[in-house]
Amino acid sequence: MASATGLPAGSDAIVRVSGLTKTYPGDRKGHGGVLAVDGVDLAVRRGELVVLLGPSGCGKTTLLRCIAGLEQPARGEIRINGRTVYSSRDKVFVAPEHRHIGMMFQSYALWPHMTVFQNVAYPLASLEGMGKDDVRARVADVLERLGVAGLDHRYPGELSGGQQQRVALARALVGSPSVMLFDEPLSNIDAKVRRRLRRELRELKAQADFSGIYVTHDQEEAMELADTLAVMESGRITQLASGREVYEHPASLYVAEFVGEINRVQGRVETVAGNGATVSTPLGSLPVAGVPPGARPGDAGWLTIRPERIAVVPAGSAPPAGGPRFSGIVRDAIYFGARQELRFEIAGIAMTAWTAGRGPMGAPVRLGDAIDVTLPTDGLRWFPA
Ligand SMILES: Nc1ncnc2c1ncn2[C@@H]1O[C@H](COP(=O)(O)OP(=O)(O)OP(=O)(O)O)[C@@H](O)[C@H]1O
Repeated sequence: MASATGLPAGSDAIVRVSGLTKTYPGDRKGHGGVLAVDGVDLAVRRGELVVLLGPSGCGKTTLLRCIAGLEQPARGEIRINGRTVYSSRDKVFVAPEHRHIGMMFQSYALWPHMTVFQNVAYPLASLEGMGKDDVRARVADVLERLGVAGLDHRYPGELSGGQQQRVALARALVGSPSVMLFDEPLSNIDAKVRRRLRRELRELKAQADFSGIYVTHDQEEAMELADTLAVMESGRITQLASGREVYEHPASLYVAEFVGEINRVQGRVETVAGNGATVSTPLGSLPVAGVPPGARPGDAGWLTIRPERIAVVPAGSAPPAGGPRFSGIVRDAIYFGARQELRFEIAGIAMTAWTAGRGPMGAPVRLGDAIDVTLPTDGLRWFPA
């Protein structure tokens, strides 16, 4: 939740951010100032990649730039590898080049007038006591690891988009930084290359064992790379947990809607027992497996279910048990190969289900087909409005 770093104080964190706040000034009259990061606490363990995920404008880049030392926060503290690099209380601000971090930012493109070798060797210039042969060996090693060996003498303009990204990653990794910071590093390349680079990055992380923070608004990318997901909303971290936990137990309606897709129906809590409840909805009174702590009878909110949790069979077949059943009508069916998206109505309410491309609904579905729908109780959640 908002104030939890996920780690007890004093435990082994390579990055620890406490109470970090960053505001951007407004116009000359002081109007329109923006609270971009709002009292964030975050800890990154050694070997952990934390992915900051959230919609445009929620403060991901600003938080990352504060950790990098590219922005001056208003308040709080940042420690990297046990050293305080920013503290508002103690008036500490360590310059970016002395934070021992590797950065791969969209805005930090390769220098076009330098060769691949010169670009990648550049961060080593600030490391003391490195001879020319050492530099050459380090650069060759990292280029080899990233599959771009042999391109040393080319200029960035002579590389493909994917090769440029690999070289940028090589430049970020060459100094063996204790922490890597990534800001949407793969967003400018085509989807296929992006998927490949993502997989490579995951493998590289396992080998090189770096720790870091990765900013994206791409959910799939977040799920693939994150050891821990930090979902951001309006300058705050609203949930910090594994991708599975965030998907299966979202902390709020905002998180449920942002990570994955949901169907939602308005509903008012009738009774609460433990984590479960009954909720009155236009579909009738439904049993629900998950309600947030503190929910009370009479509370208004939303009943939600993920599309893949809805069980759909042709009308007249035996519908699966496990929850209330409804008769529905297919309004659209889109075949994606591995899965099929069915848009249907039950009791006049539009919903979407994902069924396997093959299976009970694998045969071609026609608009207007009658279906039987089960909403499994353990897939139903209620969130306050
Ligand atoms: N230099 C700036 N001056 C004023 N406001 C800024 C500046 N940079 C960012 N902001 C504002 O701060 C808020 C957070 O912006 P930030 O770029 O951190 O969001 P983000 O989550 O990274 O978004 P995106 O995914 O679009 O990059 C936004 O409201 C943005 O308009």
